[in-house]
Parts: sequence; structure tokens; C-alpha cells
Amino acid sequence: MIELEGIHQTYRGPQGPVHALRGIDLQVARGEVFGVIGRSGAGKSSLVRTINLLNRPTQGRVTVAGRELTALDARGLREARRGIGMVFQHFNLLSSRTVFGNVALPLELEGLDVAAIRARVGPLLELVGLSGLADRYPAQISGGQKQRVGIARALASRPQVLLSDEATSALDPETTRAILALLRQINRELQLTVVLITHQMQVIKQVAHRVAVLEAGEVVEQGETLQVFSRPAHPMTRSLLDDVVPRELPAHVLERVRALLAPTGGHGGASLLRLVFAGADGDRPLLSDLVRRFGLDLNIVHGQIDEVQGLPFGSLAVLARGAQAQLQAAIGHLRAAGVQVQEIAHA
Ligand SMILES: Nc1ncnc2c1ncn2[C@@H]1O[C@H](COP(=O)(O)OP(=O)(O)OP(=O)(O)O)[C@@H](O)[C@H]1O
Repeated sequence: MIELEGIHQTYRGPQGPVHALRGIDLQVARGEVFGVIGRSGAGKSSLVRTINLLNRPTQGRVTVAGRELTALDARGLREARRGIGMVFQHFNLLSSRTVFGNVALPLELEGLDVAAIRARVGPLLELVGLSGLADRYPAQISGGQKQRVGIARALASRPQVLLSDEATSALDPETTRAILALLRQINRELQLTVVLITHQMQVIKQVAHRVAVLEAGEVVEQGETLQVFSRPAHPMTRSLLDDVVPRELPAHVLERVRALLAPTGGHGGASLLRLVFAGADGDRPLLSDLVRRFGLDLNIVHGQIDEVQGLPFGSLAVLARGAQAQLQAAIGHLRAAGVQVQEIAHA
């Protein structure tokens, strides 16, 4: 649905050229929610804005729904852009227009008559849950409601693609969840292709089918969200994932574990293991396997279980005691079952 080929974006900065995008190749399939994540300055806004040529890349080709946008003239581009809606971090609503008036604006610009506009805007306001607020002004509604207006406006021209430029960054966590759920609902019900950029893995976790990680203008990793979450390959991905599943144990937990790891005078060993599991692994009785099959004593010292795309995802720190050979066999068993195992400490 969306194809970016060899995209470079160079700005003229006060201290010389800024290479914001350095050779991006990306493909987004029809009907998917594709997330782009990166730290501030990574080039996310530049990237999402090349998809509708709000930013014309210095080099490279942009194709959306089979049309090469970078080859169109101004008129062709205007028309193609109707197929691409966009929502913004700060909503970009006109304060002098009501909720209805804001959603109606792109339709007025398209030249639709009053009856046609009413017929289009009513269902859109219902879709985003704002039917009762049509006559309010932006100053009279909450941030989450403003973003709902932004989404309805973006959908007014019946686009095939929706771009979201940090749409939830100005919202509190609960409103963020509600807006993301709405985006996901729209993606499903309207079979809309969604590209969203964010600096928060929480956002990716909740809605994106696939994700690309951007660093210094380059895609350093991409893949299915669950795959990237469970087996992050690049240090930047791991660092971004720390916000969701911290890799380091909190200091007070480590201290407690050290005391537990102190030699007890027995014959066996003890290992502090960090287990990361994703997807269906979470449904298997792996911990009872360790006890039953390998005769280990287990002590869960820390953990976090979450969901990615409705599938279990999480990490556990487990203190395992038992015979050395059995400990090693148990680690092999877990790895064979697709669980990532890291031995944090050993005694
Ligand atoms: N119009 C511009 N002129 C000059 N430099 C720019 C311009 N727009 C962006 N940049 C620079 O390009 C780089 C990428 O910026 P961009 O806004 O795309 O990143 P971002 O990942 O969206 O960051 P943020 O999350 O902080 O918005 C940054 O170094 C930024 O300073």
C-alpha cells in the first residue's frame, strides 16, 4: 500500500546540512497498523511527512496505493492527498469552528454541498463517539475529544491511509489507551492502513502489527511487533523496550537476591535467571516443568506480565536452586520452548 524507496531528507540548518533521513526503504501492507518508533530527533516526523509529501524528500520515491506521489504534478498530488488522512499531536483544530465545522472543513474544500456534508459528518462523529458535541467549540472539549475531532476530520475524505504524527503524545495514559483503541477500531472497520509514529513503546505495544525502529535517520530494526518485543536485535530497540519491560532488576531486588544466593552449605547450585517469554509460550506450564522434570526449587523474585497484540508477553526473574546438571538442562528446556533465558547471577 505504501512504499518508500531510498528516501533521503536533508535540511539546511544554521550550522550546515542536517541529514534527517538517510536512505529509508519501507513497505507498509494494505490494512496494517505500522508503527515507527524512535527517540527525539531520530527523524520520525520527517519520515511520516514524506508519505503525503508534506515533506518532499531530497531523494527517493514515495508510492501510495499504486501511485508514485513523487512523480505527480501539483494537481495530481492534491487529489492523491485526499486518500491520505493525517492526525497531529496538537490536533490542529480551528478554534473559530465548532466540532461539526472542523470535521466538515475538508468536505467544504472538496466542494460538497450542505446536504452531502451533513450526511458524511454525522456518521463520522458517531464513529468517534462525539455525536452529542457537534456544536461545541474546541475550547469547550477535552484533549481526548479534540483528538477524536482530529480523527473524524482526517477520515472525512474517506482516505485509504491514515498517518498519525504522535497523536497521543499530548494525552494522559488513559485517554491515550482510548484513542489508540479507536484507531485500532477504525483500522478494522474501515480496513484503513495506519502509519503511526511515536516515541513510546507502549503505543506500539497496543496497536502496531509491525514496527520499524528509527535511529539517526535510519531504520535499524523492523518486524512483527511481538517478534521485535521478544527478540530485540538492536541496542536502540532494547533501550526503547526498557520503558515497557526493564532489563535491569531494581537495586533493592538485587540486594535481596544476593542474600538469597549466599552459600547455604548444600550441594546444589543456584542461578538467578531472567526469562522473557512471548506469544503462546505464556500459556505453557513451563515453571511447573522446571519443578517436576528437573527437581528445581523456584523462587520468583521479580516479574512483569503484559500483553502485546492480545498475546502474553513478559519477563520473570527467577531464583532457581538445584543440582548443577539439572539447572543447565532446565535452561536448555526453556530455550527449546522459545523462552529467552539470561543467567544474571550464579552461586
Ligand atoms: N525544517 C527543518 N530544518 C532543519 N532541520 C530540521 C527541520 N526539521 C527537522 N530538522 C532536524 O532533522 C532531524 C529529525 O527531525 P524530526 O522532527 O524528523 O525527528 P523526530 O524523530 O520527529 O523528533 P521529535 O520526536 O523530537 O519530533 C532533527 O535533527 C531536527 O532538528
